Amino acid sequence: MKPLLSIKEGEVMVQTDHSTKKLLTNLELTIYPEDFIVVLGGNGAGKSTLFNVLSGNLRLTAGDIVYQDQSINHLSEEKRATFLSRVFQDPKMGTAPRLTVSENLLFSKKRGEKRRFKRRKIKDYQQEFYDVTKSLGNHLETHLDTPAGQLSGGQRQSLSLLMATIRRPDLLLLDEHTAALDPKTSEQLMAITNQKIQEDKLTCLMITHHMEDALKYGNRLLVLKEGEIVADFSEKEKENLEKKDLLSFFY
Ligand SMILES: Nc1ncnc2c1ncn2[C@@H]1O[C@H](COP(=O)(O)OP(=O)(O)OP(=O)(O)O)[C@@H](O)[C@H]1O
Repeated sequence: MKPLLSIKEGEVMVQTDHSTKKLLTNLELTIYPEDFIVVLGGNGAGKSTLFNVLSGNLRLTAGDIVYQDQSINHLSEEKRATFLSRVFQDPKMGTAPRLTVSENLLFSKKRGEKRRFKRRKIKDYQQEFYDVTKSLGNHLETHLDTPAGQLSGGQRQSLSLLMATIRRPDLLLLDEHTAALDPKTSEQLMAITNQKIQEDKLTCLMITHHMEDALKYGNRLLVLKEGEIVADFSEKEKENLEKKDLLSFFY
């Protein structure tokens, strides 16, 4: 199968006050269409840095990043946002608090639309927004006119997920998107997320500290340690993994 995106001999060095620091090193990663890759690693292992490199927030200082056969290392974050979207840990990051659920969805729907086309209004999307929120199963469809700032954390994160996927991205990055939620809500959002990924056949990388989720979800599992990918388990290898195998990477 043809890769969607790959990082070759990637390295990220930053200049600190007195020295240079390697944040990522020997980075070799090939992502195939419809991969759902769980990313594990201790605090400071480089997981968010990897997402920053993919999203264009941070440039590789050596190596290359190739998307659909073209180098994109020089491509701005804004340009990459046309094919890539990211959901953060903080429910406040992905949504505008004063805009209603429908207005937030409309904003994401129209992002990247060509201005020469007649712009459609919320009422044109009413049924679509109702259907897409109802499909989540957490009653978000009853809050279409509610400002996002008034939603519960779980509903707000599910809205962030919808906003990130409403214009189907080629690559979805989930940066500990359930971490700020209580265990039950986190479990519900994880199930919703998995459903969305399977139904829409999305390609996704997901950072988590939940070992159970890392074992349960995804077809690949990456482990980062001190800025390096130290394991890349395939679906078959993942089936035989247990929690204790994963914990051993943290000690
Ligand atoms: N722009 C930067 N300049 C200097 N150091 C940085 C920069 N970005 C990240 N770091 C450092 O790089 C290391 C990796 O950080 P990163 O946020 O990627 O870790 P992480 O695996 O996501 O950790 P966590 O699980 O705690 O979120 C940390 O030591 C961090 O302080």
